[in-house]
Amino acid sequence: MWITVGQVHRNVFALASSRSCFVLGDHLPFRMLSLPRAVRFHQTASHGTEIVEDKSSALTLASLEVQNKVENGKKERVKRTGGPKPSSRASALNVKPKFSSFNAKPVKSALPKSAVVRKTLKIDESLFSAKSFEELGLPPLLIDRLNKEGLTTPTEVQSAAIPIISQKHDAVIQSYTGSGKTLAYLLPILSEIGPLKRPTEQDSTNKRSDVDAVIVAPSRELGMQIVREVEKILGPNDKRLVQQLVGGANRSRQEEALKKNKPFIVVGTPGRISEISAAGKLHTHGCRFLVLDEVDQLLSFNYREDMHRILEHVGKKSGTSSRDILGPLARRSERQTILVSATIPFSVIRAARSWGHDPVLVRAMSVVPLDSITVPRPVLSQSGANSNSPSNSVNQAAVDSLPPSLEHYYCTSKAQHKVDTLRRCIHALEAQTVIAFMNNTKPLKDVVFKLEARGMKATELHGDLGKLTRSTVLKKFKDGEFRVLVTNELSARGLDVPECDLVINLDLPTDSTHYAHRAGRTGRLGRKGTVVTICEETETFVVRKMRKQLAVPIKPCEFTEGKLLVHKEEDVE
Ligand SMILES: Nc1ncnc2c1ncn2[C@@H]1O[C@H](COP(=O)(O)OP(=O)(O)OP(=O)(O)O)[C@@H](O)[C@H]1O
Repeated sequence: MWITVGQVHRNVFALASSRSCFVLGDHLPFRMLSLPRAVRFHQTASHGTEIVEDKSSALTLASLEVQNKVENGKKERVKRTGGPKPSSRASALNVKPKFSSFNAKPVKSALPKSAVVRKTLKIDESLFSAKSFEELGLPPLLIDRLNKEGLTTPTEVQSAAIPIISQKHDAVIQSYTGSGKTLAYLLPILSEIGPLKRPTEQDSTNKRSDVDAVIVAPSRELGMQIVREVEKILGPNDKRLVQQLVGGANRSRQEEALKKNKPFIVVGTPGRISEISAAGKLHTHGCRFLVLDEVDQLLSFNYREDMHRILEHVGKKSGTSSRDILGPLARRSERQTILVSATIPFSVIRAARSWGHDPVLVRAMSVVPLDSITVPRPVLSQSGANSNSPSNSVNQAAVDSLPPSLEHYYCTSKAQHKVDTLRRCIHALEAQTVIAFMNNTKPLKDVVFKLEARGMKATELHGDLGKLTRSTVLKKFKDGEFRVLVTNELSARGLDVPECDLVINLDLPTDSTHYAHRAGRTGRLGRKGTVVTICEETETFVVRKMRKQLAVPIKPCEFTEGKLLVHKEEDVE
């Protein structure tokens, strides 16, 4: 199969608009290394390059994907990465995005036009047509465990990522929310380390004192969710071999568990991992895998110091120091670095290139060497932004993160009536598992109180609650004890509640990236999902702006007499 990847160049990635990312693209401890890189794909892979004129005004990350189309001013979103293949539940749902009445214009780049590189990659067809995990070459013990958990068919992003990671490439994995990115990196890692791995000759001689894999996540909830995913695969007898190192939990107990259980894999938040590592209780120098899940958030300013330590120490071979001429390179070559998010901004591409060897961008149905992507340097004006800078360009990263199976609406309401509107919306849509987002912590309680007063089971979740309370709340919500989870940005990323059928924005998200991550809590793995933004009349222009940036139809609506009434589309500039 030949995949032509056109227009890969300068505007492959519109920078996620968040304050976070470009700050670190060229900072942190990592500088661009000019390494000779021979990019290898499958055994059969090869690629050629030709310079072509840029004739398109809408060059986007989406243009990397063979299936995406931009036609006649309408962006038709086709079914992308998706859940498991035809046999599976996801495709059984037969979700078809309905865009016909929507008048969105194609996403335009704010960047100057220039020549682009057209790359043609020849990729082993089997990469994308795996119908089972066996075909991806996973070891038998691991496949047994997957079967026991009812996991038989890889999602598309898993089919693409597993062989690439198994070939020891550093990788950036980008695919929309709920498409199975966690197993896309866990499975190739568990094929190489731990009790389910492929047997090797060194097995009997290896005395392990360091952990083999470190997985970093920005929130305790996400960290714990990944731990549960690893535990599920390892099975009851071996689940002690994964250790959570999340903040808010008892640190000495975590340190004791490290000593006693000698886990081969740790999952945690940046602060706690670097704290325990600095105390000499976590040995990661011999570590083979470093995963940064929700990497664009982890590279934000907030985590700078902790991430610096983690990136410096994980996989640092003993005997090398940062003063060695090849120090940084030697260290990097010891570990495989895997960066994961639904939203991959320029800064992540820059970072991945500077840390990785042969790094590639893996998306469902496409694998692209990072070397082939030209990323503009961050430009900062006095005001912190420049109209030509990537930070000001349309947020294509957010566009690519939205599952195609979502329906988007907005309705207006006075601030004091929002909770009533929320209730009417839930009834009209007959939603059973609802996540309602607000921007601050304080008003959450009030909303819960009002909902409960009207007989709707609701609970709040935010960072001021203790770790135990947070996990109890989440468990009860997942178990269906509460119909509505009222929460803030804490829950916007990574949280996997497959049953969630409705996401509500009670406050407007700060930008399209935040909209996309919130929205991604529903419509997981090909399921249907609805996103409703409840805003004040004066805020509707913000919704229209996001609609334009995201190129999705966010339709105006109202909820009356227990029904959803969709208004006629107004013209969208
Ligand atoms: N091959 C598979 N077959 C069936 N279910 C799967 C498969 N892979 C993943 N899942 C399930 O799909 C759900 C979504 O997976 P996951 O949380 O990894 O998505 P994600 O892409 O990381 O989402 P986000 O970007 O929101 O973090 C999870 O419940 C997971 O257990």
